[in-house]
Amino acid sequence: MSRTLVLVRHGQSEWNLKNLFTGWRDPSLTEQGHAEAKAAGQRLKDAGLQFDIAYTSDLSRAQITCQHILDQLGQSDLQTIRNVALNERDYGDLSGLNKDDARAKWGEEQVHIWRRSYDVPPPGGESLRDTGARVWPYYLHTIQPHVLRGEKVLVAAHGNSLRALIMALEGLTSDEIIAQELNTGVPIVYELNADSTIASKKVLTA
Ligand SMILES: O=C(O)[C@H](O)COP(=O)(O)O
Repeated sequence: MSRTLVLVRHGQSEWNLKNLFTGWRDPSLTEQGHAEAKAAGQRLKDAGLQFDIAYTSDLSRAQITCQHILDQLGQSDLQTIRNVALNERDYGDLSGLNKDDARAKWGEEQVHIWRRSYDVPPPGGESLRDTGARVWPYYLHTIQPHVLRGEKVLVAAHGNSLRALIMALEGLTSDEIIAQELNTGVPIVYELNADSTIASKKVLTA
């Protein structure tokens, strides 16, 4: 029995392009972002994948990415569940600020800590640990049961909500997660064992 879980970060958003902290704000995809999402779908198609259910966040960039992927697979009408638990980390007071302007104001190191540390939240926002505290229970109770009964599951979400999920899934330490960067529109294909441990991981790069 195959137990397939695919995670994909949304395609480039308008605020990715403008280098703005986004978090729970809701910009759409750029032209490049639409193309990245379609290419992700094509790569999954080339890998011979078809899904039984899809999950995405409450934010447009992830939902549009999910739909592009399903369209490429000829599965436009697949049951797709949207849930706020999969939203990007809330960037709090940084939301809408330019990342370079933030570095000029607070320093390179402080901004890196806010962006990549495990447990230091940006002002008024969520740390990766806070994000994991909502993503992981949702995965465990709602998504994982589908995977373990042999369904193929797509999750289209965000850089940090997926980093939090990957950290728990792969058992990474708070030091190891710092170096994990997720590119936009690149599917990660996991096969799980019956006991929910990871049997294999494949990153479908261009
Ligand atoms: O919310 C954002 O700004 C991005 O989606 C991810 O940002 P990061 O690269 O700073 O984690």
